[in-house]
This record gives sequence, C-alpha cells and structure tokens, in this order.
Amino acid sequence: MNSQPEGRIRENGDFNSSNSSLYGDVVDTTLNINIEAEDKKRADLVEWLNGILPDLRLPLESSEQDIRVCLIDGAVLCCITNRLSPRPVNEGSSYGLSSEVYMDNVKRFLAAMDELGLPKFELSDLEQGSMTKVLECLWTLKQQFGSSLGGDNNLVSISKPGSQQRKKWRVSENEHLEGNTGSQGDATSSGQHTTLSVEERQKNLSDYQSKKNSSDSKFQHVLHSPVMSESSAALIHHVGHKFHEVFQLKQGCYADLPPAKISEMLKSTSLDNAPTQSLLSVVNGILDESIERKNGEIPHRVACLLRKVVQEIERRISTQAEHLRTQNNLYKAREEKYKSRIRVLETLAAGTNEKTKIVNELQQTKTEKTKMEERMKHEQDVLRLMKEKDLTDSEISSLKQELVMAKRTYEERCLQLESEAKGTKHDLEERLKELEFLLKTSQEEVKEFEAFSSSKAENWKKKECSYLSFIKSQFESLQELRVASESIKQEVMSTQQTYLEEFSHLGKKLKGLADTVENYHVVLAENRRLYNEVQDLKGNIRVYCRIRPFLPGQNGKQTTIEYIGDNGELAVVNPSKQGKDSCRMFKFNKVFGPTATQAEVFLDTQPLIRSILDGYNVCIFAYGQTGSGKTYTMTGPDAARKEDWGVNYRALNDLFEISQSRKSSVSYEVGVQMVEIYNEQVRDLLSSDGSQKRYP
Ligand SMILES: Nc1ncnc2c1ncn2[C@@H]1O[C@H](COP(=O)(O)OP(=O)(O)OP(=O)(O)O)[C@@H](O)[C@H]1O
Repeated sequence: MNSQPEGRIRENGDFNSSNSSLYGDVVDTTLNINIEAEDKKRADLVEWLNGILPDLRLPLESSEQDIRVCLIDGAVLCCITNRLSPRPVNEGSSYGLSSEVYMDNVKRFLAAMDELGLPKFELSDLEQGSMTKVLECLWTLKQQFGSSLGGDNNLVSISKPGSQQRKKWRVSENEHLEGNTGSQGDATSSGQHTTLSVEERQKNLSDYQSKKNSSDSKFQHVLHSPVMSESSAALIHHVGHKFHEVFQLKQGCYADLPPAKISEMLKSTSLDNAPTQSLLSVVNGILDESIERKNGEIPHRVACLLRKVVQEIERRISTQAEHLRTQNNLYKAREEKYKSRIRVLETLAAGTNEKTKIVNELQQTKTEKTKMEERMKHEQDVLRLMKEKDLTDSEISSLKQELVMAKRTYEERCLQLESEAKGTKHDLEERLKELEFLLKTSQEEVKEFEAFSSSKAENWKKKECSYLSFIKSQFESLQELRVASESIKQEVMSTQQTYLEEFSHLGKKLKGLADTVENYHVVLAENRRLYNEVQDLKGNIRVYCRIRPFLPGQNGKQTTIEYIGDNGELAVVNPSKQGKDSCRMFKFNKVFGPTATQAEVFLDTQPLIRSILDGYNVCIFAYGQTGSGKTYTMTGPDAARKEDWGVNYRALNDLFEISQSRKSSVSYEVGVQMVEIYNEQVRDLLSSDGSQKRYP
C-alpha cells in the first residue's frame, strides 16, 4: 500500500489526495479495485487534457504533481476557457512568462466555472497542496463537455443550476493553444484568444531571451571565475549520481521532458545538491534549445525551471561574493598588521646604529674610568702607608715610654723583694722548727701505726687462713654438691623416663578402663534389666503381713498367733471356735513378727525402689484396721530416730542416694505426693491446711 500513486479517485468518483482515507485499516480487494479505478480515471483525464492541448504529451500514468506542473502555466485552462467562452482571451499570456497574465487566465477559467455552476477550485489549490478540487473540477468538465471540448467546433448550451437564464457557450474549433501543431486556430472568432500572433510570440521570446542572455553572461562570468570553478568542482564531487543523471542526460531536450521530470528537477533539495556546473549546463541547454526552436518560445514549466536554476546560481554567487568580501577584509587587516610591524622593525633598525656609537663611547669611558680608579687606588695606597708609618712611629715612642716605666717598676720591685726576703728568712726558720716538731710527732705516730698495722696484718692473716680453709671446705662441699646434683639429674632423667613409661602404661590402662566403663554401663543396663525381671518374677503384687507387738498396758492379753512360717505361712487360732475352725492358716509373701524391726520390713521393699529409678511404677500401701500399726510401718513413730524410720523415709532416702550415685550419667527429678484414703475420701497429706484440703 505504500507504493500507491499520489492522486486517487474514491469509490464515489472523487479525487483524493495522498493523505486520503484510503490509508485506513481495512485493506481488501475492493481497495485494490478502487486504486485501479482511480488510476484509470486519472489516465482518462490526462488523455482528455492531451486531446485539448496535444503539446502537453502528458503520460497516462502521470501523478497529481505531474498534472499540476502541466496546469500551472495556465495554457490548458486558457485553452479550455477559450473553447467554452466566446469572449476573446489574451492567450499570449500562456507563454509570456508573465504572472499577471497567467493569473488572469486562471481567474477567467474559474469565473467560467462559476458561471456554468460547475465545481471550481481556489488559485492556491493549483499552486500547492491537494489537487483534489482541481481534478474534480476538470473531471466534471470532462464528463459534461467531454468530446465537445476536445473535438469539433461546437456550441455548448448549458444552463446554470437554479437559473432560468440560458447562456450560450461556444467551443472553439480545433483549439491548440501551443500552436505548434500547425493549427492557426479560429482566426475570425478566437484567433487572438487562443493563439498568439507570430509577432507577439517572437516579441515575448526575444524579451525572455534578452533577460536570459543577460543572466547567462553573468553566469558565464561566474563560471569562469576561479572561486566558482572551485566551488563547482567541490559540489560535483559531493553530488549524488541520480541528480547528475537528471541534469546531464536530458541536456538539450528540456521542452520534451515530461512534467514529472521537471517537477523532480524543481525540488529544492535536488537544486541544492546539484553542482553549479550542472545548473549552468541546464541554463545553457534551455537557452540553446530556445535559440534552435523556430518560434523561440520556451514552455512555461521550462521557464519556471530556468528561473529556479538561475535563482539557485544567484544564491551561490552571492554566498561566494560574501565569502570573498570577508576574505578580502581579512587580508586587508593582515596587510595593515604586517605594515605596522615593518614600520616598527625599520624604527628599530635605525636605532641600532646610534646604539653602537653609544656603546663604543661607553667602552672608552669605562676604560678611562678603570685607569682613573687604578690611579686613585695607588694614591690611596700611598696615603694609607704614610698613615701606617705615622702610627708605627707613635707606637714605637709609646713602647719606649712603657719600657722605661717597666724598668723603673722592676727596680722598685727588686728593692721591695730584697726587704721582704729579709723578713721571710726569720719566718722560715720558725716554720722549720715547727715542721721538725711535727716530723717527730709524725714519726712516732707512724711507729704506732706500724705496730697497729702489724697486729692488724696478723689478724688478717689469721682470718685469711680461716677463710681459706672455709673456702676450701666450701669448695669441697660444692664438688660434692655437683656430684650429688649430677646424680640427682640422672635420677630425675631416669624418673622422667619412668614416668613417661608409666604415663604411657597408664594411658593404656585408662583406655582399657574407659572400655571397661563402657562395658560396665552395658553390663549395668543388662543388670538392671535382669534385676527388674527378677522383681517381675517375684511378683508384681506382693502382700506382706506385719504383726505389731502388744502396746504398753496390753501385756496381760493372749496372742492369737499360733504359728509364723519362714515362707509366709501364718496360723491364727480362735479359742471361741472348736474343731477345724479353731485354727486358720494364711499365706503371704512374707510375715513379719512382732519383733521385726523397721529395717527388716523395708529390706523386702527396697529392691522395688531401684525399679522406680529404672522407669517402673511402684505402689506401696498399708492396709489394716485402726491401730494395727500402718502409720508406724510407713512413717515411723513421732520424732523418730534414723533406725525407726518407716518405709516412706527409707524409700526416699534410697532414691536420693541412688540418684546421687548415678548423677554422672543420669539426671533425676524427684517429686513427692502423699494422699490418704479414709472413709472413701482422698486427702492431700502434704497440704498446708491439713485435713481440710480434699484431693481433687
Ligand atoms: N511394730 C510396732 N512396734 C511398736 N509399737 C507399735 C508397732 N506397731 C504399732 N505400734 C503402736 O501401736 C499404736 C497404733 O499404731 P498406729 O497408729 O500406727 O496404728 P494405725 O493402724 O495407723 O491406726 P489408725 O488406722 O487408727 O491410724 C501406736 O501407738 C504405735 O506406736
């Protein structure tokens, strides 16, 4: 669908632009048929237009744009108007390249359409935008007048819709606006209207050519200018191949170009991209062609192309001229700059000679100055030496004076010393005496000190001997200690070795012990299992009988117990009965006699306590009549000693002892609950409020 032709005819016969509703979503065969119908309709219209003006030579497959190019010069419309209208028409306008005349022709055509009551279009529709209205107008015209406009001389009689007035419209006979078919037109009726006279056409052409020649001379000048050549070369380098083909291959036959080609050439982008050389070739080609033509006329569309090309060339020339002006200004500025630099350099060069003179003079002055300085230095040295000599003389005189003074002082000092020496001699003698006395005293002290020191030395010698003997003994002890230490060290080493061996042995033993412990646990578990099995075998329910002794105050009474067997047999006599009923036998697991202690009673119950810690449920309860000794057996007497403890205390004691012994392997948690069932009521014996609390 993207390759649809620009102009189409709708299904209802209306022409539509390229942006028509045919670009809808529904695409089907009907649409294709419509497109074909549009193409056919446009081809019919083109054929009709070619019939009116054979010089058009418009291809049947022409697009809307091609038709626009063909109509834009007004020739066809002028021809149609002339055939419709009996009034004279300024036909020369079609080829006179005058926009006023072209406008006049189109306006006349539109006025004719208005008078005929046919659909018309705006001037702007012909110039640009959609061609729909233009094509509709022409199509209606073709439908209405068809062959009459394209055929023989006819007088068309039509009536304007809504009007009673009828108006006669005359169709010119063999109307050919171009006149290049050889038709002279209707000289009597419309010769002036439909075709130009030879003189007028020559005049128009000469005017046109004079204008173009003027432009051409300018273009030739520009073409031969170096800037333009350079620009053209650059443009040729960049131009597209397609454009080159359009402009070069058709050179020399522009009048024969189809409107579509001219339209393509007129596109602004094509002209913008064209090399200047090609544009000039186009201009030259058109002008050569117009000169070669017999009548010298240029078709309007070719003229339009020529104008467009000339405008493009003018634009490029003005751009180049602007560029040249800028360059020129730049060069002028640079010239000024260089001139000013040259002036400066000249000034500097002039100044260099004076400077050399000054330098020479300065050199001479310096030499003189050096000489003067040397002289002055010499004079200064002389003066300095003279001053030094004066100073030396004065120093010598002062030294002489000092020497005299020193000699005098020395003599005085000698005299003084002599007098002092006389006094000193006396003092010295006295002093000598004192010293001799002191020497004597000292000698005595020395003797005493020598005696003291000899005694001291004796002592020291003794002490030294004792110390030496002590040291000797110490040394011997030390030697012994060393030997002992060595032997101890050996012993320690051997002990260490022994310990290591023993540790190793112990480790092995420990390992064996650990294995034994492990085995012990296994054996213990097995033992427990066997133990509990024994308890089971002994019987889950065991019944013991305990016979309490007579209470104090009951000593005088007689017992009914006849016999107590070792295996739980019990014989009870009833003196009130005779015969067989007088003695009855009972059998228990065991019977405890009146002398049985609490420990003996508990001994048979004790194994069951261990079963509790192995996870078995055990129940021990006492049964008997009031005062038979249940409390005594289970708890013991009030404030009882350890040996009087009943079963409960002993059982709990055993539980804690066993759990303590097993704490390394098992952790036990012990809880106690004590209840009493009395008169079919259960009471919590550990409750703080005593008997009042019933067990739930
Ligand atoms: N084996 C015994 N040795 C010495 N005294 C005993 C023995 N058995 C019981 N008694 C004494 O007999 C008395 C009654 O015993 P106990 O209170 O234990 O009887 P009971 O069955 O608990 O009575 P109740 O059912 O009325 O409570 C107590 O004074 C108790 O000290």
